[in-house]
Amino acid sequence: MDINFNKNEDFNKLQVSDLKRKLLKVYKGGGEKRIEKLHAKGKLTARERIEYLLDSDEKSIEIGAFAGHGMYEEHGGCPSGGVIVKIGYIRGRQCIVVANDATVKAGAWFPITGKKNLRAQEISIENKLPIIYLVDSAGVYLPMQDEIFPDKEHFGRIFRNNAVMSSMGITQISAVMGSCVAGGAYLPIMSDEAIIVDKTASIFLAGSYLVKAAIGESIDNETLGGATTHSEISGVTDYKAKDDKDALDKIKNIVSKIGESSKTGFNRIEASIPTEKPEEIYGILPKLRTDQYDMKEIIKRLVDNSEFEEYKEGYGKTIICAYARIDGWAVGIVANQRKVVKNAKKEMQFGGVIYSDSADKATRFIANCNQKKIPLVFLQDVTGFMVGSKSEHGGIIKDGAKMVNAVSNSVVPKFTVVIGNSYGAGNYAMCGKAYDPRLIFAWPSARLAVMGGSQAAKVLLQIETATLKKKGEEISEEKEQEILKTIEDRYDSQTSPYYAAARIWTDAIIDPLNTRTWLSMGIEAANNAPIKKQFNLGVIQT
Ligand SMILES: CC(C)=CC(=O)SCCNC(=O)CCNC(=O)[C@H](O)C(C)(C)COP(=O)(O)OP(=O)(O)OC[C@H]1O[C@@H](n2cnc3c(N)ncnc32)[C@H](O)[C@@H]1OP(=O)(O)O
Repeated sequence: MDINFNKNEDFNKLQVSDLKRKLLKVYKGGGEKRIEKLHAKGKLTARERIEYLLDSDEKSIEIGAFAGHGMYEEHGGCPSGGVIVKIGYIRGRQCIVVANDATVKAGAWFPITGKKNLRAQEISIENKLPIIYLVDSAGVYLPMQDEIFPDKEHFGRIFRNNAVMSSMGITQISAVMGSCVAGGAYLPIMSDEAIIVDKTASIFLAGSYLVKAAIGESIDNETLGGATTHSEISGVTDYKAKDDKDALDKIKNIVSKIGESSKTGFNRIEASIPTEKPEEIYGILPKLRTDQYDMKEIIKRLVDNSEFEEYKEGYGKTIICAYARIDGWAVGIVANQRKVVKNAKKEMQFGGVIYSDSADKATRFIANCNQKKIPLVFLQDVTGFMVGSKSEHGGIIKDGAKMVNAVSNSVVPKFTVVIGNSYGAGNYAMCGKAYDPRLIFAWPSARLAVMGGSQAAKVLLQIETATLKKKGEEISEEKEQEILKTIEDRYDSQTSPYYAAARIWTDAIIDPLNTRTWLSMGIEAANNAPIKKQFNLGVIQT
């Protein structure tokens, strides 16, 4: 056992407690007062609605709980991006649920709300998962309309997706569960079927104030677009529910009758738990991101029976490639080894760094997994590709490019777990967000940035010093320290996993002990969407 095991364990457990504390705060959404206001109207909160809808809230995973974390403070904040997204089961059917949080500015859409809704639709599209929208939204958050209204990744894209998803045969069901105005009004009606709750829900393109201002008509919101109006006069909605629970029961009934779709056919056998204790991950994972550890010890605590078959074990050792099972599913693991290793020439290779041989091995392994229809799991703790003349002359760029090519063109689903560092092009080659992982989630120990804080500070300082030199000026020692500190501090706050999760660069920050559940549910989702494309690497440098 590592001499630091106990210290690491204490530290990592504290990190997980801090995560849970932060989550409890996030779960309060816009705060107790607003929750009470909803309850007084006879409405449930977004989280209560989801809890009632899912067979078991415990068997669910939440996407983007930290979306908007620490952002828009000048507007009062936007916990969970004002919309709750969970993957779970309704009457045994895996679905994705999207529920506006009316306690956050009446469910109005901030820019991050748009990004999160698009991510939820992307997950639904990629996995052919039925999607349920519990709509309670005031439409665009008007003070920030320029950042959410017209662009391709903005609000309009949601309705375009509603239409495209429908044509793809993906089930979309909506319940109108509050005041749904303008942008909030299109989405439910572009779904296959829409339920509306009597008295507490309404839906219209423009509310009574705007109608009065625009055309001088005086009308109350209920007559303009309440449940009776839309169920009996306009025909806009399909079912009238007496309250929130009745609406959610109606969704359960609809979902229970959806027919089976064809499966991808990923290999699965009966699951076994790891024989090495998963809790020991806390003691194995070092406190400092610069410290070494053996990633194989982590893998043993994630896979069934703690068994894995290593591919090219003796070659390209800074990346571990292995076949294993997670909750019975066959997977191909690509993981950064975080301890120093030696190559065949007995040369030392740094842990967490991608060398030509490791990139070459990973490329071939990824191709194998594609050939055999085996989902890929990336375990990231990567500081980047090896630099320096030896590496450059050895062609690291072309070997790295080969790996990036294989990751990009993979047709099997990819899942990324950010365990530790996720720096530079290492983030890309190890299937960062830009490489379409079906799910990407981080442990509290994750750090994501183009490079580490102290490295970035040193590089920027050299650039600044060179610029001043060209002008015939010199930088004082004091100024130098000041610049270094400012840059390091900024980078340190930006590399935090919470900064990344706030911007949906990752889907979640999770307790490492939940990793198997996330991967298993992710593969189960992916098993719904048969692979239609051929694996083709295009032009690749050998
Ligand atoms: C995409 C397209 C094509 C267009 C659009 O979406 S344009 C957006 C149009 N939306 C509206 O005009 C809705 C305006 N809001 C309302 O009419 C009402 O807020 C309501 C009927 C939706 C809900 O009323 P409720 O009494 O339940 O809640 P409020 O107290 O009115 O609001 C709570 C809180 O949210 C702020 N709020 C509400 N809507 C918006 C919005 N669209 N943009 C920015 N802020 C909004 C409201 O000011 C209040 O804030 P405070 O708690 O800070 O006072």
